[in-house]
Amino acid sequence: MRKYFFKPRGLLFLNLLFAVLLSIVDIFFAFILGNIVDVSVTGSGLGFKRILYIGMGTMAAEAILSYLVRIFRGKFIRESMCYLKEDIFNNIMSKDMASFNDQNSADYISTINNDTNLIEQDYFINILDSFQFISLFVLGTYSIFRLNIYIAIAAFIIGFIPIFIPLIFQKEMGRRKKEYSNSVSNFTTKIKDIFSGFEVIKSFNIEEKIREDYNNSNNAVEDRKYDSAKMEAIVNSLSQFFGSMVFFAPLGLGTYLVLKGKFTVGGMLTSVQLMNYIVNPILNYSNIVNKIKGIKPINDKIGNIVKVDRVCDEGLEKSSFENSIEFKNLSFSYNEDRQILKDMNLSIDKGEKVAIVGKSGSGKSTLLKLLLRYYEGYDGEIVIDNMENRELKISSTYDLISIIQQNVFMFDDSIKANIALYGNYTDDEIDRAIVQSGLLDLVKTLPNGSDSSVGENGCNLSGGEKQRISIARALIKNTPILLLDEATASLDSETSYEIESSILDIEGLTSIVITHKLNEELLQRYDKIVVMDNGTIIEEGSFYELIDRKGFFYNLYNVEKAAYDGLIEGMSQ
Ligand SMILES: Nc1ncnc2c1ncn2[C@@H]1O[C@H](COP(=O)(O)OP(=O)(O)OP(=O)(O)O)[C@@H](O)[C@H]1O
Repeated sequence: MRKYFFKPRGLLFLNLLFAVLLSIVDIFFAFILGNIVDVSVTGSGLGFKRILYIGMGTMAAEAILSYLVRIFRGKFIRESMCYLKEDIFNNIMSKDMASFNDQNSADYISTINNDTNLIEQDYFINILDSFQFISLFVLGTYSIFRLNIYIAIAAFIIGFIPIFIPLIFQKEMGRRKKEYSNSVSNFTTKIKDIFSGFEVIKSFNIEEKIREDYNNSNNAVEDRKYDSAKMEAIVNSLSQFFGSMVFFAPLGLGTYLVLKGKFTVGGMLTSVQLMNYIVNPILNYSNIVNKIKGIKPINDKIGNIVKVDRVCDEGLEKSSFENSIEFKNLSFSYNEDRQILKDMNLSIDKGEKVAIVGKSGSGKSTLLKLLLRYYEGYDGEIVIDNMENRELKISSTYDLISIIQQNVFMFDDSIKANIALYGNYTDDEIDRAIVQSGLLDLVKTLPNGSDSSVGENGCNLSGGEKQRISIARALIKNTPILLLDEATASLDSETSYEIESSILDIEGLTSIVITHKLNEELLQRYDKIVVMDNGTIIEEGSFYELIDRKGFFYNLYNVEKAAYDGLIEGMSQ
């Protein structure tokens, strides 16, 4: 956290400066009070009028400096928190797909919202507070020693007991803080899941169970918060007790000295005031140190979340695709339990149209994910024009390859913005993508055309319309390699046929298409059909070659065709 604390150096210096100035004025004011009392009791000290003016001037200076301390503290917090949150966000965004998926996205949200809040309160604000406490403590100590050495010694002997209190409770406090933070993360995950799955919850009538789950998580958060508060209560009460003792003992001694005629009443009032400045920092020391030390587990948690194994955009530059993509002896597993791809070999030449078919779970999407470098821990090689894909800059890979997926994420913005995805495209380019993706009919019916809003995650659009936006998004990027993962699954057969067909028409484009819809006319147009089963390629060839072979594809195709014919027959009866 130090890095973020010391970043706004100028503001940090001003905070320190005004804290010291305010402390000087506070100490000075303690002496003014003593002088006023001495004027009234003994007639000694400065003249009454003069002391009143000085007192009022000091109070004005105190008010102005307090204002400045608060203003510069606010400014400092603003700067350092922005920097911290920006850094956390940038680190999360630099993660590759695999390490991003290691954590639930709600953990990231909770870190940015809740953990940074704890850091602000318990770390930044506490350290800033301690500037004032430390300067008051140092100046107060110096002054009280000058004023009366016996009172000073008495205050100090008892005064240091509270310092050991936080050391005793520090570990337990940190543990409770971490438990609280974890419970907040779990709670955020729960809420996020509940609201994302609102439709499922309603339609499956599981509100009661969800309410119970919510209440359990909610209670867990409040319980953990209460646990921390209980601990804080113990530490604070003990500190309070010893703090009062620090105050009480020198006060008794001062009274004794006044009675003996060795000290003035005004001097005693000043020393009482000065003791405040010594006792308060000592009292707050436990609190401040506890909170600062207690932040360590949160700090570690943030460190883990923002840990970036590798800076993604390092590597070789590649701006064009010239020859081929080769998967050589490719093996991959998401976890140790099960191998998903097994020693796969496949070569795709530039401009080739390749269809990948196979049973559900055979590893088709995984193959595309590896090509897109969502996961890089595979064995074997994926070579693009003699360069291993993993060695390229990630931005180079995405300049060459785009994907149209089954699940489409929509930003709450216009259709146009969702197609362009903040890229600089001309209206003509956007219009062309709208036509190619079959969105024109929809856009024509909307009052604001392509400027119409899609709503939160595309709630104003149908599944098919969202998928068409995803298709337009990929087409506008105009990359030399296009991947389709069941991209037309939620479109009707006619639109799906038209879109797949128009993609096959794009000359020079290398397309790799995962499809379940085994349409004979379309399949004939692919240069190669790759048949996958159980993580490996079991057949490969043109449509007619595979049909003639009467193997796995032949059966798959006929089963699909029979099911389709049966459906049509059923519909016509
Ligand atoms: N993130 C993941 N973690 C663990 N296992 C996964 C993960 N993603 C996929 N799998 C598993 O890997 C296997 C292959 O999945 P994949 O999505 O590649 O299959 P697929 O052939 O594309 O299936 P479908 O046609 O149903 O989309 C499946 O058994 C799946 O359960």
